[in-house]
Parts: sequence; structure tokens; C-alpha cells
Amino acid sequence: MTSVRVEHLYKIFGPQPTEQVRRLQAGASQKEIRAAGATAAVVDATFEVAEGETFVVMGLSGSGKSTLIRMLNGLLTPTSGHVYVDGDDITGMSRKQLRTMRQRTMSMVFQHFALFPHRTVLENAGYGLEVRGSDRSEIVEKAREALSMVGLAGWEERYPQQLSGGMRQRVGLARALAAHTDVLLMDEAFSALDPLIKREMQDQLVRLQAKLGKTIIFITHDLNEAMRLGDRIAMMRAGRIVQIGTAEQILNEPADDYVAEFVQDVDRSRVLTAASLAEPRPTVSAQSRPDEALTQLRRLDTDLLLVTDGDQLLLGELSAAAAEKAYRDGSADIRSVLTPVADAVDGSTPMKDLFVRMSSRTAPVPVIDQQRRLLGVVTPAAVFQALSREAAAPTTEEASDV
Ligand SMILES: Nc1ncnc2c1ncn2[C@@H]1O[C@H](COP(=O)(O)OP(=O)(O)OP(=O)(O)O)[C@@H](O)[C@H]1O
Repeated sequence: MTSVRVEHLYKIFGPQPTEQVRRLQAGASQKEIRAAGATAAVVDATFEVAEGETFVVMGLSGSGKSTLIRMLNGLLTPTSGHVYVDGDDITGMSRKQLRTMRQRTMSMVFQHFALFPHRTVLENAGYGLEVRGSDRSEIVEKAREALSMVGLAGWEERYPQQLSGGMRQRVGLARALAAHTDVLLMDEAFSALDPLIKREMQDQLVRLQAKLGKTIIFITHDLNEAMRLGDRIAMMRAGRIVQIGTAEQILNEPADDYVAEFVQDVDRSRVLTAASLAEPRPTVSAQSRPDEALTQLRRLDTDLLLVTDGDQLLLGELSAAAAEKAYRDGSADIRSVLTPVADAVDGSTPMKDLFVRMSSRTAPVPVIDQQRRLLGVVTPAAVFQALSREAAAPTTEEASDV
């Protein structure tokens, strides 16, 4: 798999670009650069995208997102700085090397699909493989496989104009997937779609990504989309990256007023997760003797305790009756009397989904991470409270009326 690293990257359009970089480094403002007739589209961008990560670059129109992504695959040459793909500096590569790198390592999905109208869906999906020189049977096999992954099996012989906008974008995605590159660059890939289809595509991408584990760099100006898709989000403003963080960090600790203003409209219930609502709870160790466990149950005045091993792995639940049985049986520890926890929730579960699960419950639910380590418990009351806080929060328009 492949990671992407960017170091002090600049792109200046207009006269004397290198001189403008030097001036920016010496503290010149965007305004001063503009006065010299140049545009500083990307200014000192530094970040690393890990293998298998979905990294979203987010910013308003003109903030430099497209320029940045085009430097990542060598479609644009940086004025200064470096882009490393899998450790190789692509800024020194020839056009031919860059073309090979794009074909083998990085696929791009565009906003306006970029499909060929006179090619069938299958031929469009196989295009990347065709330019790479793959043989016909491999092209057909991989294109079919990718089309089926995006839900377009059966549409292979149609033409783009016979498809809806959402389906065309699925073909664009299938073309990128068929090329089997480790990195996917997606430039406003879902922005032209209507909201419902856009949501469907986002969900599909999240599902596919869970299976494929690609390194995805996704550009958007839609913060809800950024929050839904990104493991991390880079916020861009006037060419600079002003903050990089998880959705929760961006939301809860905005780096400046610009980010704070941006996030005030976001649908927090999509972003707040079970992990952020988890409250600590006392547990009992699976190695405890039955009498120790009984003492702990009595001390905490409860009939039920969660049981973990030394690494906080959630192993099960222990009831008072089960602890008494283990005590009577003379068991060395409580392991033989544990009952499995059927309904633990994953820490990444968004609050809205949690609300649906919790609405029929009164008891707290354990929250676990991907390794099944216990993060705490979430109570129905905490979910309802968090949701009602959301409902009470004013929208930007309401706030600016006050
Ligand atoms: N080829 C070019 N020549 C001159 N200026 C350019 C060129 N390409 C982009 N720019 C300028 O660079 C800045 C960043 O543009 P860019 O397209 O990267 O922003 P963006 O965030 O992707 O915006 P959008 O979402 O509207 O595409 C803008 O001021 C733009 O006008």
C-alpha cells in the first residue's frame, strides 16, 4: 500500500513564481502577491496521508484544493516543495515517469465524470487499464468486477448518456477501482450529484473503503461530506492549510475563527460518535476470584459488572447470581460464569444511528473500539441530551439575526 507525503508545497500562478515564494516565506501577504500580478494558489502545504487513510481536503471555492490535488499526481508542477508517493519524490520525475506513476499508483475521479460518450460503460470502466496496455481479457475481467462493486452489474453495454448522473459517477469510480491503484484522488467527485444520490455515493464509498482500504484523498467544499468521509480533514483557506484533524477535533477545537465559523452549521449529530459520549464505568477483571468479584458488586451496589482482561478487552458480563455460583462451585476465577455482551456498539457509531438503537433501551450499552477494547458505556439519557442540545443550537442565520 502507498502513503503520500507533502512538504512545504507552493504553487504560484503568474509572473516570477519563485520570487513570490521567497516573498511569502519572508512574510508577504496574499494581497501583496496579488498586487504583483500573481496568485498564490497553494502556500506552504505540509501533511502526510497514511496508507489506507481517507484524507479530506476541505475549503471554499478558490482556496487551492484543486491546485493541491493536481500537484499530488504531477498534473501540475509545484513552484516549490516536494510530494513523496511511497517515499519517492515525484517532483523530480519526468513526464513519462509521472504518467506511469498515475497509471499504476494513483487514479483520479473527477467531478464531471470525464466519461467518453462513444464508449460503453464497460469500455469506460476499463479505460485506465487500456492505456496501461493490459490485455483485453484482463481489461474486461477487472472492469466487470469494478462495475459490480459499484452496483452497475448488468449495465456494461450501455452508453453514458443512457445513465443517470449518479450512475455516471459510479462508472467514474469503477474506472478508478478497475485500475487497482493504491491511491484514489477524488476531486469534488460527488459535488455535481443531487443530495440523495450524493448521500448514497458517500455511503457506498465508506462501505467500499472498509473492504478495500485504499489511500483516499478527497476534495470537497461540503463540510458535512468531509465529516462523513474523512478519517482526517485538512481545512484550507486562501492557499494555506489552517488545520488538520479528525472531524471531532475540527468541530470541538477549531484552530481559528475561520474554522469555527465554518463548523457552526455542521450537522453535529452525524459527527458526534458513541466514543465521544462514552462515560467510564467500573469493571471487574476476569482474573478476579469469585469472592473478590462479589465484594466489588456489593461495594458498587450493582447486580451486573462488565468484565475485561488486563488490556481492557471486553470479555463479557458478570451478574451477582453468576458470581455467587462461581463462589459456591469453588472456581478459581470468574471466567467460567461470564455471559457474552450481545449489544456493544462500536465507538465510531454516529449519534443518529445510536439514537435509533437506544430508543428501545433503558440500560447503558458498552462502547468498544475496533480491537474490542472497552471505551466506556453510553446511556440513553446521554444520547437524548446530546441530541436535544443539537436541536436547540441556533443556525447561522438565526444566530446572525440576534
Ligand atoms: N491556471 C491558473 N492560472 C491562474 N490562476 C489559477 C489557475 N488555476 C487556479 N488559479 C487560481 O488559484 C486559486 C486556487 O484555485 P483552485 O482551483 O485550486 O481552488 P479550489 O479550492 O479548487 O476552488 P474550486 O472549488 O472553485 O475549484 C484561485 O484563486 C484560482 O483563481
